[in-house]
Amino acid sequence: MPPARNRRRVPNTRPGGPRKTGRPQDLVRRTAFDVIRAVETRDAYANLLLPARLRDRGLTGRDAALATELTYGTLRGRGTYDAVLALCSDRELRRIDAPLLDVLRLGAHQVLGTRIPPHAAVATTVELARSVSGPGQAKFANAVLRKVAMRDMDAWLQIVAPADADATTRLSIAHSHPKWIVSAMRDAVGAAEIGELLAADNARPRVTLVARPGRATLEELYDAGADPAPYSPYAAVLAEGDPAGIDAVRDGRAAVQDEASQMVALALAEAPLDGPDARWADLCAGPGGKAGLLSALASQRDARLLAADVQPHRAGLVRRAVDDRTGVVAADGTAPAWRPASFDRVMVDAPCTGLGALRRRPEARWRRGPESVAELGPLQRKLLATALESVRPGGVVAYVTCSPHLAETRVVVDDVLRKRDDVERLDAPAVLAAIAPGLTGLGDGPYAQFWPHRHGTDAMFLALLRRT
Ligand SMILES: C[S@@+](CC[C@H](N)C(=O)[O-])C[C@H]1O[C@@H](n2cnc3c(N)ncnc32)[C@H](O)[C@@H]1O
Repeated sequence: MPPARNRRRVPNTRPGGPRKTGRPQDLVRRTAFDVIRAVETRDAYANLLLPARLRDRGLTGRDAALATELTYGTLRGRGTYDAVLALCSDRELRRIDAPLLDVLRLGAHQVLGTRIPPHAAVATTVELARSVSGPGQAKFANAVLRKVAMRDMDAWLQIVAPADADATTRLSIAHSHPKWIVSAMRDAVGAAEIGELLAADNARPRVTLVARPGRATLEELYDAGADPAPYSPYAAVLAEGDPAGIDAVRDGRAAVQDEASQMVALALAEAPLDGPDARWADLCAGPGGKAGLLSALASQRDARLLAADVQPHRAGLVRRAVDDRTGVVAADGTAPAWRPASFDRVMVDAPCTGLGALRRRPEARWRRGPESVAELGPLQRKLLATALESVRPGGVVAYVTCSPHLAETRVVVDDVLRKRDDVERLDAPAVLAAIAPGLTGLGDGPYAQFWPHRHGTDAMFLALLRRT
């Protein structure tokens, strides 16, 4: 979002539209609150915990949709809502008990970011405050939320993110992103598009499926209700419904996979190569998105993939995504058990901040600070250096991150290549456009950068590097 834009765009049928309040509604709000608290107190992931809570509590259909909207919307919009709440509370936010502050955020989201009538949003939130913090705090919550409800989101934004504020602060509050992320994203995408990019982070991503070649067909996915996707020849978009209900997904022949994630794997497989093309490796394979696709492609070409991940349980997830011809090992990609120059194609999908996938993980933006970029840098460089050692002369390495942060993308590649004179940068946008004619907006090369607001994908980065 920004919540205000979302609010204008949402049709009347949206979950949370006018409806009676009552016990199921209380359970919906309580569930959203419990998940938000778990995210806060024990670093839970909302996208994993919420489905389990919905199941436990028997919430389905509209109630499940509303609980999801309230949970995700509150977590995403926290930056904007805190700025509004700070003006409506006579107590500093840091002096409000953490559970009560989460109740207020949930209330602010309902008032400003949904079509729930403000009086119902306030009344139900005050009830929740009473059960969480007692009657005295419920009175306080009532006073704060009544002030919140005096303006709509557009009017509040003119106050908390005024046009004459400095650009980083304004964007940070209006689009609910920490300032360090706003700055990093602007460095990567440019000032002209930063607002669109941040807004795209707040929109619900579409569910993209991959039909693993040779194992499932797009027709199967279309028959199950999916629609064609714009870029990957193996992708389909599921507008509604549960992917787990599709046979091919249940069998592991198809899977949920972002389209940019498919495209970077395809680019590694299609990058021009002289000589043998039989041995492929994925050094950071868990949980197996790209390895699943690479494994299927390798089998079609009579090549073999070795997929590694340092975490044994993630290597276990890879096993489920690949076919029997693929080797899977729990191993440190920086300390290879194979000889140098063993492979023809190598994927390094490096651990990164994940700033390219903020659409999918509503709480992620508040979890990490800028220090995480510096912390990951040495590992990213080491993994890329190992990949270049592992590929034979003439072979190709794909360096990929699900982050557009320059310090995780081109700076890493440029640093590593500065120390060697045997690596050529391939034109990644051209390789991608050869797979998906009409795919543009990836940058001028040699590196390629996908963007949520341009491509409807995660912000995935790709460098294609050939050993000479
Ligand atoms: C961005 S994720 C990879 C996603 C995966 N390629 C996919 O498409 O599903 C990065 C992975 O690198 C793994 N990793 C971190 N350090 C590693 C190392 N030293 N060697 C191998 N894998 C490592 C993490 O456990 C994590 O699973």
